[in-house]
Amino acid sequence: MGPDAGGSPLRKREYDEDDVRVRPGKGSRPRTRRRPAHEDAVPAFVVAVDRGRYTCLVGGDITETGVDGGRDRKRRGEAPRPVTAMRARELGRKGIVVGDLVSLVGDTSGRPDTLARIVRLEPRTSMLRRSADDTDELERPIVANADQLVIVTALADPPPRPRMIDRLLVAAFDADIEPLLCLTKADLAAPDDLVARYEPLGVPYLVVRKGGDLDLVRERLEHRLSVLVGHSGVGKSTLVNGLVPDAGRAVSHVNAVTGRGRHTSSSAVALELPGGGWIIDTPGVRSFGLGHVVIDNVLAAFPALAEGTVHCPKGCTHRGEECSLDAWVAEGHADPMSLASLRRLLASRDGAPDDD
Ligand SMILES: Nc1nc2c(ncn2[C@@H]2O[C@H](COP(=O)(O)OP(=O)(O)OP(=O)(O)O)[C@@H](O)[C@H]2O)c(=O)[nH]1
Ligand SMILES: [Zn+2]
Repeated sequence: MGPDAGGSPLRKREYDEDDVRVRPGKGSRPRTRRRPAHEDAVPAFVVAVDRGRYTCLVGGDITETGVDGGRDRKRRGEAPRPVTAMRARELGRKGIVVGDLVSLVGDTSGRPDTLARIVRLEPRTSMLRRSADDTDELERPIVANADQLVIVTALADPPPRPRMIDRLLVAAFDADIEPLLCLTKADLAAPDDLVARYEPLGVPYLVVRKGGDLDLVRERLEHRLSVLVGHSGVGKSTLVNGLVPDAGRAVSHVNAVTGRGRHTSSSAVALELPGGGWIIDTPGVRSFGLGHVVIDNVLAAFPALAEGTVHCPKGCTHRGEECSLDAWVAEGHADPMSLASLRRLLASRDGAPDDD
């Protein structure tokens, strides 16, 4: 834990561990080619990634004023321009994902058939990751800099998959991203069971239906960078289209640049909300491996319980006999329901990653 963690049990982690370092020349050997300083590099926001091509938005926006920059820009009547870029060699093997803030050099005009170069990756505030499966510790970054994970679940048709929701919550807590349950198709079933399941965890939720009022959703999304996940058929496209009236156009624009159609797209796409803020629409998730998850990170999201783990044996899974959390709860320091819920979340890592 870093010295900046203060009194908060919520661990602030470093996400730029593999940041680009300009290596000094070996020994005293003079370097034959000096790398330009890239003082003229322009900041950009990565909105789509496809086969080595990055669609970046350039122009007085998110890169200057954060996720809420859109409003200022709109007030000034400026539109950001999409620029296609490739990564510069100096970035090394570092992955760049949707949501990343980068710096571009070269042709940043955004004119057809031009290609800029990404020379810098800004430090990230968060990274949503998954692994291929629960035994695989190799994590795949999905989206950078998100501060909210919107778990879109239909109340019926298709029926909710609580274990998948649990797993997504674990991923959110691990990444220090706030979860939001968005329960769709409220015209088909009541949300009571799901709400009862997630209330002890303090997970906020919203209930929506097609054609219904989306104001509460907008309120939760405004001025933030939210990732939307949900499996096929839950009504995520319906929701996105309701929130971003020209979503179809924005996505097809991105796909015109990357050369992919909407339904073949296997990558996430960032869309700006009319009221400020961004949503990142991800393709339907079928599985969400949690092999990379650090239990302590998940626990950190529950301060009352995290505090009680000081008496746990080293490497405690917090699920066995030796765990001190039972005593902690018995002493009244935390709510038994939240401990049971936390244990259920931790247990969701057992079994196949695509189970219900
Ligand atoms: N009854 C009901 N049907 C809905 C609601 N929202 C969406 N649907 C329907 O559910 C189906 C799936 O909706 P989509 O928005 O395409 O779902 P999706 O999650 O984007 O699914 P994919 O396109 O497969 O990724 C469509 O037939 C929608 O019309 C709702 O609130 N109530
Ligand atoms: Zn324990």
